Parts: sequence; C-alpha cells; structure tokens
Amino acid sequence: MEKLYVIKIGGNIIDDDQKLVAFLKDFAAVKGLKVLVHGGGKLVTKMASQLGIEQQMIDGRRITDAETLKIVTMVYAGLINKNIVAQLQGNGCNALGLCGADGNTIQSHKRGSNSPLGVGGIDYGFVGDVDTVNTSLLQSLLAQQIAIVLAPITHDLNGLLLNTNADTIAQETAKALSTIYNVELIYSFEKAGVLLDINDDTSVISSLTPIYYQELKEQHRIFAGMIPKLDNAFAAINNGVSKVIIGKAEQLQELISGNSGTAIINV
Ligand SMILES: Nc1ncnc2c1ncn2[C@@H]1O[C@H](COP(=O)(O)OP(=O)(O)O)[C@@H](O)[C@H]1O
Ligand SMILES: CC(=O)N[C@@H](CCC(=O)OP(=O)(O)O)C(=O)O
Repeated sequence: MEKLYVIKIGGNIIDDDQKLVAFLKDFAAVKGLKVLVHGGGKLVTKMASQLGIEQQMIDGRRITDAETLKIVTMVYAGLINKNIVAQLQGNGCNALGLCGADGNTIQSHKRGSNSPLGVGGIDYGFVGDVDTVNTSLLQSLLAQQIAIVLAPITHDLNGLLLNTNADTIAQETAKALSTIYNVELIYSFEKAGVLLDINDDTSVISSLTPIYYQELKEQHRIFAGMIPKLDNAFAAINNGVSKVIIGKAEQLQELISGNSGTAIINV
C-alpha cells in the first residue's frame, strides 16, 4: 500500500504567524501523499468575543449556537483554510482546501442530546458527528499529487453545516483512508509530545499504551484538550491507521522519521 500522511496542526501554531509560516514550509517539503487538517479554535474564540458572543467549551467541544456556526464557518472554511492553501502554493505545493460539504467530503449528523456523545443531556448545538468520508474523491485528488487541506466544518446532506472537532476530523479521515493507503497520522502542536510534566518539554513520553494513558489521566498528568486528542489517537490506531504520533509542529520531519514525539501503542 502507498504511504499517506494525515497531519493535524494545532491551534496555537495557527495562531502564531511565524510558526505557521515555518510549519507550512516544512509541510510543503514532505514527500508523497498528504492531507493537512486544521482547526483554529483560538481565533474563533477571539472573534466571537469581539462580537460579544460568549463561547462555552465542554470536554474540548465548542457549544455551537447559530451565530457561532456562522463565525466558525467564516473562520475555518474561509480565512484559515484559504490562507493555508495560498501559503502552500507559495511554497510550490499544489493544495486544495475543502470543508466537509465541498465534494461531499465529510458527512455528519447533528449531535443529539441523547446520543452517547451528548452525555448528561448537553445540547452541543450545531456540532456534527462524522458518518462518512468520501475516500474516492480524496483518492482521485491525491492521485494528481494535490495536497488536501481540510477545515473542521462538515455537513448533514440536508443543507446544514456543522462544526466538528479538528482532532476528530483527522482521526476519521485517517481511519477511512487506511482502507486504501498505509496511513500515518501525526498530531502536531506546540509541545514536544505527551508530557509527563506539562511544564517540562523534555519529559516526553516516548510511547503510550491504553493502560499507561488511564494511569496518567487518573494522576491528572493528562488533562484538558489532550484527553479528546488521545481518545482520537487510540481510535485511529485501533482502526487500521498504521502509526500515530503526537509531537512538536516545529519538528515535523523528525516526527515523520520517528525520532521525536509520542507514539501511540495499540495493545
Ligand atoms: N500531558 C500533557 N502533555 C502535553 N499537553 C497536555 C498534557 N495534558 C494536557 N495538555 C494540554 O493539551 C493541549 C493540547 O490540546 P489542544 O489545545 O486541544 O490541541 P491543539 O493545539 O491541537 O488544538 C496542550 O496545549 C496542553 O495544554
Ligand atoms: C465542535 C468543536 O469543538 N469544533 C472545534 C473545531 C476547531 C478545532 O478543533 O480547533 P483546534 O484543533 O484548534 O482545537 C471548535 O470550534 O473549537
């Protein structure tokens, strides 16, 4: 099977112009087939606050009301996605930016308050849980050496756009494409990997098993956004993705060559 990289870029990198420029230069230089998944939650929170629309996150998921849905669509599927595509073009990498509605790339359904993910009867609003990824469309684009840039906006095939967590988009896309390619999933962000001590970038855990993950969660060494990220990482490694690495965006090449970051282990 041909190798494919699915690479997720973290919100703190998107928010930092210099780090983003450097990351996109490195991404453009990655040889072979590649998909880039981005979020940009920080910018949405900033813009919403400027507009006086209060934001609420529960377990790393944004409660998305009708006004917030407009903002996330403009910011993720518009500004951030097109800026990334333009910068990749500037680095000699032909790229195509898509949200889930474009080409029916990612279909989802609105998360119901009584679904397993709507724990505690929470209404997440316009948040979508992924049903299908259009692998044949992605395959035909990848075959033309086009890098795909995915924004975390999906649709329900009934005309409704939905907000979906970007770590989940990366996991679902990697999983779906693993039926066609040998997929490596890389979660890149501002830290050197999953850390034993969040304030010490040298305390990288080189490999993480499900048992060790539980232990570190109970000790509160792993918390906040790292929990949904790791749940996605384990879901990917348990469902056909050959390698999952979490590490520093500035070290993309080392993450690819396996010399850096945290490897997620399926046992
Ligand atoms: N053990 C840990 N190691 C590294 N980061 C951790 C850990 N526990 C919690 N975190 C937090 O998780 C965050 C990453 O989650 P999140 O912000 O959702 O990711 P992203 O930057 O990809 O959007 C880190 O910025 C850090 O604050
Ligand atoms: C439903 C939901 O939570 N969607 C996320 C999508 C963006 C995202 O995941 O961005 P980061 O990767 O930068 O965190 C949100 O709006 O924050």
